[in-house]
Amino acid sequence: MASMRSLEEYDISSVTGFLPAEPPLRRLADPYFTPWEDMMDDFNGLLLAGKLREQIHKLPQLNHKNLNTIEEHRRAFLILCMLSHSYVWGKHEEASETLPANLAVPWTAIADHLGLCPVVCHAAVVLWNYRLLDSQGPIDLSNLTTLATYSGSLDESWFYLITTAIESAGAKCPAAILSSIGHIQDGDYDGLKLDLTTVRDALADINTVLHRMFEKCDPYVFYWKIRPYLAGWENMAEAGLPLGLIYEGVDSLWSAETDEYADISHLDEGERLLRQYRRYAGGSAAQSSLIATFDVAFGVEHHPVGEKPASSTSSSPLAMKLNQSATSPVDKNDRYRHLPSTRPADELDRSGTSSGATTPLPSYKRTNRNAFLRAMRKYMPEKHRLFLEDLETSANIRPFMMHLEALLHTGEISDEERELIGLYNDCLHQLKLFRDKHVQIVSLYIVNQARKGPNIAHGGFAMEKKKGEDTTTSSTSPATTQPQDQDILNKKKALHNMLYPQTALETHPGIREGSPSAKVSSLFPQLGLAKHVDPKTGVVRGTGGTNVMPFLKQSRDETADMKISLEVGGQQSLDQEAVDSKSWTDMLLRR
Ligand code: HEM
Repeated sequence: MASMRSLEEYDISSVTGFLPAEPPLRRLADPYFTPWEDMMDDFNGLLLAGKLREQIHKLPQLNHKNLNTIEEHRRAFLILCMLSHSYVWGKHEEASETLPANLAVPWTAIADHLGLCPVVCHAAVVLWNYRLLDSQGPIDLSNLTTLATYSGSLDESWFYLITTAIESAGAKCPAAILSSIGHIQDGDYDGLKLDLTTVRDALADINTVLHRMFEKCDPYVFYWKIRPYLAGWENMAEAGLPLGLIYEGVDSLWSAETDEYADISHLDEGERLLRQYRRYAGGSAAQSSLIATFDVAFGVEHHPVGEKPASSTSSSPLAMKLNQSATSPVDKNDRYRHLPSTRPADELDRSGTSSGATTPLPSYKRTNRNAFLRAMRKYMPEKHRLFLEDLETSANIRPFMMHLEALLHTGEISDEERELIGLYNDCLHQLKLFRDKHVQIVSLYIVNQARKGPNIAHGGFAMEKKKGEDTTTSSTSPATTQPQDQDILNKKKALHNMLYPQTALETHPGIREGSPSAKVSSLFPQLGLAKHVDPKTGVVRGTGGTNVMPFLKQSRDETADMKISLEVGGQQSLDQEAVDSKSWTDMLLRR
């Protein structure tokens, strides 16, 4: 069994967990970075006044090499997440398909340094975006405020701070989990009981914090005013980013195979343009290393959506076999089942018409077969990702519990061992309660809001501005609608799409006339950009979010399924393999 390194080596604190040991920097002190900090001082105002893009064009291209410490890199990353996403999505402006070099170049370099992707992520807005009102006080909701928000609203601050407080409530868990690995190896049941109790109680605290989301984060404000800025540029055709975002000035000819940058002199203009596009998912707490740590530690297995283990109620995972026949056809717009390549140019590589890189997915050793959850690890800081990978190899809680389960069935289990199974089940139960509440939150904050639609009346001024304008080259409309109704419908849709491009109700290929993607589309028809998109699937993809529920419910059920029944005979037939295995290390090796 591989051994884990110390928590410090994974950039995890035994006191603050995945949160930094000291609160994040409030400003970059070096005057060289004054242009960025000055812009942050006026950030919400500039966005509101419609002047942010204009001011960003005037920014000098700062050299990331002038950043020294990790804290400075994190602050700079947060600043560039704020500026870049606001630049791309604007405030009641058409989305920009291009990120200028003065943001794209330093952002990409700093992301590389932190082992992240240049896109907003949980680490930026939750782990590195808080301040303590009383510097000597606790990291909890009574003492927290944010450093930056897109909307300037208290609702957005609360949304981030709930998640920061959750990270804080779970701060002791990484240490307790590492300690439990040692206690299992040493056969120290008292130590193990303490560790599991710490984790169970922390999970209960996490759930208490999660319940408070409703207090100060309004679902309407969240869905229509906050979430749009957290959107990335993957599956965003409807928002006008069919190929993703152009990172100007960033050489994207890196090859995963050779780990080198290729010579681009032989490429024509179109291919060079295509190579600058990148697609990244947006910010999501699915990128929380803390929640992923619980899954890995307790051996919760996540499967592709719709693919259920043969016996989903069995407490014996050894009995679980994948039921491939349960899989329905993959909807190409469903982010939970279909992940597009990060670099659209890779799609040409696969079709054999071009040479170059393919986008590597991090490799995972054991539990996580769900592509979306795996992909989320690309958006975690590198050292936290490494922690999860090492834990996947070292975690022995689940195999040990399966060993106890085998003893239970042969009648050789002690009371103390029963108690350990009970504590393990309690931890899983709390994690399942977390996912129960989370499903409710998503239903209220996303699914309901998407169904109801925006309160367009408040956007009336924008209707004036865009009257008669068609912002796209094509659109789909139900054939049965009368011409005058269709006109009203089209106006409402155009307005909606313009105000909230990331939540566009209308499905279309998103290629604007004269845009870079129009050029690429004509040069590379094999990319299939101009194809008609099924309106039914378009509405519910990504940000629209009805397809999110099966994914989240499955994730919750997969958590509950891991509980071990203490009732002998009260479960489905135990896998013979489990009974035969008296040694839990055997189970660990064969897991
Ligand atoms: C208003 C509050 C929230 C909303 C609307 C929300 C929404 C979502 C959505 C839509 C997903 C699916 C993945 C995606 O599309 O990004 C997701 C996944 C996830 N969210 Fe949240 N979320 C909220 C709060 C939180 C909080 C506070 C946490 C705590 C860390 C959290 C943890 C997770 C995790 C771990 C996943 C991955 C799925 C799983 O492990 O079961 N979410 N969330």
